[in-house]
Amino acid sequence: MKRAVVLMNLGSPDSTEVKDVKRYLDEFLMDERVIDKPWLLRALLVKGIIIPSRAPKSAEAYKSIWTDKGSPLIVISKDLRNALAKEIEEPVVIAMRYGNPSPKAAFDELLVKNPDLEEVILVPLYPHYAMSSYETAVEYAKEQYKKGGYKFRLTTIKPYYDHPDYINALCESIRPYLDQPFDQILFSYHGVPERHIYKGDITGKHCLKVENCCDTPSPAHEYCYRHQCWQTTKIVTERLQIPKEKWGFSFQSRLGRDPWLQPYTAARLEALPKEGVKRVLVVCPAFVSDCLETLEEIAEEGKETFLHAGGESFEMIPCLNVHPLWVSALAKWIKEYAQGNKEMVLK
Ligand SMILES: C=CC1=C(C)c2cc3[nH]c(cc4nc(cc5[nH]c(cc1n2)c(C)c5CCC(=O)O)C(CCC(=O)O)=C4C)c(C)c3C=C
Ligand SMILES: [Fe+2]
Ligand SMILES: [Fe+2]
Repeated sequence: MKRAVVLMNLGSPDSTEVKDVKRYLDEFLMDERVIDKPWLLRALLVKGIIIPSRAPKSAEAYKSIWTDKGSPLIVISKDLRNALAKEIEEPVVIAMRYGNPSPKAAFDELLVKNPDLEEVILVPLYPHYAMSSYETAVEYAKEQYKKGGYKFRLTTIKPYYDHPDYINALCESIRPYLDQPFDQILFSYHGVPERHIYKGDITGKHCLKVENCCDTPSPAHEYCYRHQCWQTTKIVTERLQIPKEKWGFSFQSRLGRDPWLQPYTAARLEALPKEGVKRVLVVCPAFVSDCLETLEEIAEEGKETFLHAGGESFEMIPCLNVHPLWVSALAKWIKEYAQGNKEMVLK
């Protein structure tokens, strides 16, 4: 069977110019799975309030991390494509949920060289399920697939937040940093509004309603971002034998005034030195590629917050990026699927 792989990430603006950042933020924040308000209210909020005030600040933030080759998230996604292409027989391309290249552009690029393509395996570069990340990426790819009337089959890799191969890569990417003296390793995940968690609860009565909801078995967990982040943290800390008092769990990147998942990373980085944590390591497992939210929000702003509050040393552990174990995990999933193992794909 003639197959190909699409690695799908979030996307970045085309440049750091305010007009490009505005266009990107407009596409991003007008997504009803990101800002889940009725269209008119969302448009008023996004176009009238958020974009005019945020775009110039975001453009400055992007400038501080931009590389000669472009946005780190795009550059790393391309590097990952190249590394994976060396490990598997199938052609590999990238696609982005917002900005370029779109899934349609990725499908068309594949068809130019592979007109007899029979199946595309979509790999969302998000380990955890969230309406505003994994779900919107997959639904958008499916929408473009249907609109395009493509003849090949589209198959999607499941969230892999607890998959042994992903966990192994994540653990080995963290392990070398644990050799140095540290007081705490903070697992900081991109936040989401609490409302998104309630919405995604298929039981309607579990998430954020039952005490210790994320440790209490429930069918809701298949779609619960908080549970999945918690599981990644628990499995990794157990495997790396990090004692309970030496790790923390928090959520970053809050936007707006609604309550988001807590504790907030910025608040923790501010409080930690007063709690005696002077040397901190931060790891951001919700992202597999370094991006604005890791390189600017954590490594620049977060570091400043922590040191200003009395912290002495701050180190951010890079995302998996093109870690050889991450590349080999992806390659293994594709090879196993081609051999008939359907475990890694959505039904
Ligand atoms: C309501 C707002 C947002 C939700 C919900 C949200 C969820 C979410 N986002 C990611 C991953 C990334 N987000 C990134 C940037 C970013 N995120 C938001 C808003 C929400 N995200 C904004 C407005 C931005 C743009 C930059 C800014 O102005 O702050 C990025 C980085 C992109 C880059 O180019 O580097 C990533 C990656 C996840 C995984 C997630 C839900 C779990
Ligand atoms: Fe985001
Ligand atoms: Fe939960």
